Parts: sequence; structure tokens; C-alpha cells
Amino acid sequence: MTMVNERSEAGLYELATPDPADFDELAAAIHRAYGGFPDPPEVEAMNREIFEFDRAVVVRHGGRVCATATVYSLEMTVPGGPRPVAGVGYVSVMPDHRRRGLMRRMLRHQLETLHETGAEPVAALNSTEAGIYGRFGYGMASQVARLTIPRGARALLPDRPRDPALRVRATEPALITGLVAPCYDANVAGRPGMLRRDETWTRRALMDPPGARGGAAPLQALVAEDGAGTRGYALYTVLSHWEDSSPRNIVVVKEIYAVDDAAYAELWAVLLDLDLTATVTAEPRPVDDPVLAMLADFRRAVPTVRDQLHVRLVDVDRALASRAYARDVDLVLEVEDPLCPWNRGRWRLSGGPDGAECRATDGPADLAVSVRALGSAYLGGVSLRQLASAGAVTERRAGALGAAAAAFRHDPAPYCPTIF
Ligand SMILES: CC(=O)SCCNC(=O)CCNC(=O)[C@H](O)C(C)(C)COP(=O)(O)OP(=O)(O)OC[C@H]1O[C@@H](n2cnc3c(N)ncnc32)[C@H](O)[C@@H]1OP(=O)(O)O
Repeated sequence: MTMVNERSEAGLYELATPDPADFDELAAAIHRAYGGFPDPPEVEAMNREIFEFDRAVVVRHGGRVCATATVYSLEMTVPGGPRPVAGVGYVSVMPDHRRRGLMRRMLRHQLETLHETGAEPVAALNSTEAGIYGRFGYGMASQVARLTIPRGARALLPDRPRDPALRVRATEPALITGLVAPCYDANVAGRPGMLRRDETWTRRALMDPPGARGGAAPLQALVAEDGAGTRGYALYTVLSHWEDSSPRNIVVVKEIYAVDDAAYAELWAVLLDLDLTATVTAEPRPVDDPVLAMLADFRRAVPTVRDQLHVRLVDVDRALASRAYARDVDLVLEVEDPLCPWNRGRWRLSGGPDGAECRATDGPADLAVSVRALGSAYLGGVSLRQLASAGAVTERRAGALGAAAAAFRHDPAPYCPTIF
């Protein structure tokens, strides 16, 4: 255990960087903080494998771990392409140490470290509760949909993309591990929020430990292929459900990726018409999932939407300069940031579809924005105009809001299927 920080005012809490020998204690602390549910051993082993000990912090009280937080070195697509992003996770404070400022201290330490070391200019997280992180400058930057689609051979419109050369084959997930990466990778660069998956993160996505199935069947796989090779795959499980002695099983889609629209549609067509099933559920799906446009009856899919990624600009200038913009933009932003004083002040952003630069300026402001609003708008999924309606953005020059809102938006919508 290496001490990296000061003692608290009370002299009781010590912030430190853990080392691998601390992992079991750290994991036990986080399970207790989350309510006492241990992970299956396979999941725990994976948690350890992806854990970056030199980027984590723990707080000790009387020598025992009472709070944890870590950063994963992710590569996430932003408008303009894949970029390094600090993935914040494992945030926990033990029940008997809460509401004493420990989370605040760890998150401030993370932001100061990222800033001082010139590491990732942007941090992102999945939050257990949507209301926690706004006070630290994180803004909701993407949403996800849950779909519940009734089974039916005619669930999809007849004019969906089709290719008579395509066949869908049922197989075991263990037999398709080599096919997964190319289909997944084809979907990463164009959609903000998607993460690069190396061999470890791919293995993590395909894990199916019996202790984490919640009563569902083992994962099953479908592969869409033609004579030239694989064009897509789906991973799904089935929950057994019978009503009045009739089978009403529920298909739960875990992953579905294809390199083209016809293969994607064909996989959905098979999933939506499996014998003995009544419903197909899929979560998390992008809010603009192409399957929603292929459905014959959108209303019956009952899409429900919730918050997903929360994004924080660590350094406003580096972050805004590392994405591209849908239209040419030249604006002075006056930024308010209660937690990170280095972001406060006026920044001139000039850029467009090919990139941007962002520098401190004394010029008059076109827009006044909170750092949280910039986090929300960063991936292109939340409109600056909508944020202005909510009071988080103020137009100082007529026309600036419309120009900025159009430049920051991105199509397709941001989406991150990976919980980290
Ligand atoms: C990215 C991730 O890892 S998300 C996972 C988050 N972790 C969990 O949900 C596990 C269970 N919960 C916990 O471990 C803790 O309650 C935590 C981590 C959420 C909060 O830790 P604490 O040390 O109690 O928070 P801390 O005392 O620093 O509070 C800072 C501020 O956040 C607020 N806050 C704390 N928890 C919550 C919450 N669950 N919802 C809303 N606000 C909260 C506090 O009221 C305080 O507000 P203030 O600055 O306006 O006074």
C-alpha cells in the first residue's frame, strides 16, 4: 500500500493507492457497499484482471478499506473518432462511513490527477443512481432504450433490408469467439460512446457464469453468414415462462452486431420468431436502434428510455479540441466549474467536421455554460438548446445557441453497451 495523499482534517481517513495484494479486501468492501451481493468467482476474477491498481484510490480508516474508486483506461468513440477516455468505476463508500465527504474527496482526487498528469481530457461513468454525479460536473450524455417486442413472424416490416444469400445458423457462444470482434469492431468508429474491446474486454462481454444467469438458460448464439463468411452475430438467453400450460418464454438479447443492415435485420427476424417464446426483450439498446425503424408496430415494442453515460470534461480546452463538430463553429464559451478552477473562464472554440482547437481568450462570450452542460453535450446526444431551456446554457450573442447546438449534435446517437 503506497500513501499518496494527505490525512483528512480529522486525521482519521487516509487516501492511498492500492496494490494487487489489497484486491480481496477492496472487493469485499465494494460488495458490502452495494448491499452484500458477492460476484460469482468468474466475475470476480475478471474484475481483478481489468482493475488498474495504479489508477485506483482507496480510503482507509483505522487501517481498513472504507471507500474505493478507480479509473479504467478506455478508448471511446467521440464525434470525430475513438479517443482516450477515463472510465470511472468501482465508486463505493461503506455504509458506516457515508455522507462524510469521502466520495467527494476521491472524485476530486481523480480529476486533479487527470488534470495534473495531462491524462485523458474526458471522464465518463455509468451511475447506479442518476442523481449522484451532477454536483461533480458530470452531465448525462447518452441514454439507452429497453425494448419489449411481442413475438411474431410479421414483427418486422416486409421492406426491411434483405439478402437471399444470408443464412442464420444457431451455435454455441464458445464456437464463435473468433467471429465476434470483426462484427463488433465494425460498429465502433461511427457511434459515440462505443468502446474499443481488446481480447480481455471481449472475453468479459461474452462471459456467462452460471451464478450470474438469474434462472435463465445458458447463452446461445446465432450467426448470420453467406458464402464469403460471417456478417453478424447475436447472443441471447431464454427465460422459462408458462401461462395456463402454454409456453410464453422470454428471449433476452445480450448482444447483436452486424457489418451490414441486411444481416442485422435477419438476426432480428430469427430472434423475433423463436418457437415456444412470446416476447423478446433487449437492453441496453441505442435510442435510435435501426430495429425500431424496421418494426411493423413501434408502439408494441414499448421502448423505455433511461440515462446511461455521464460525462465530465476534465480539461475544457483539451476535451473540446479532441472532438469534431457537425458544422463549422467559432464561439467563445464562458465556462462555470465549481470543482475544477482551471476550467473557469472564457474559451474560444473554432472547428468543424475535421477537428477543432480551443484556447483561453479575453473576447466577449457568445454562450455561458456550466461544465456539466458541456459534459452532457459532449458526445452529441443531448442538445445545447434543450440544456438552455433548462437554464444550464445562456445565450449572450443572438444566434450563437442555434449554431452551437447544431455543431455539437451527432447522428447516430451516442450509446455504450459496456458497463465499466
Ligand atoms: C461510477 C460508479 O461507480 S457508480 C457507483 C456508486 N456507488 C454506489 O451506488 C454504491 C452505494 N453507495 C455508496 O457507496 C455511497 O453512498 C456513495 C458512493 C454513492 C456516496 O458516498 P458518500 O461518501 O456518502 O458521498 P459524499 O459524502 O462524498 O457526498 C457528496 C455529495 O453527494 C451527495 N450524495 C451522496 N450519495 C448520494 C446519492 N446516492 N444520491 C444523491 N446524492 C448523493 C451527498 O448528499 C453530498 O451532497 P452535497 O455535496 O450536496 O452535500
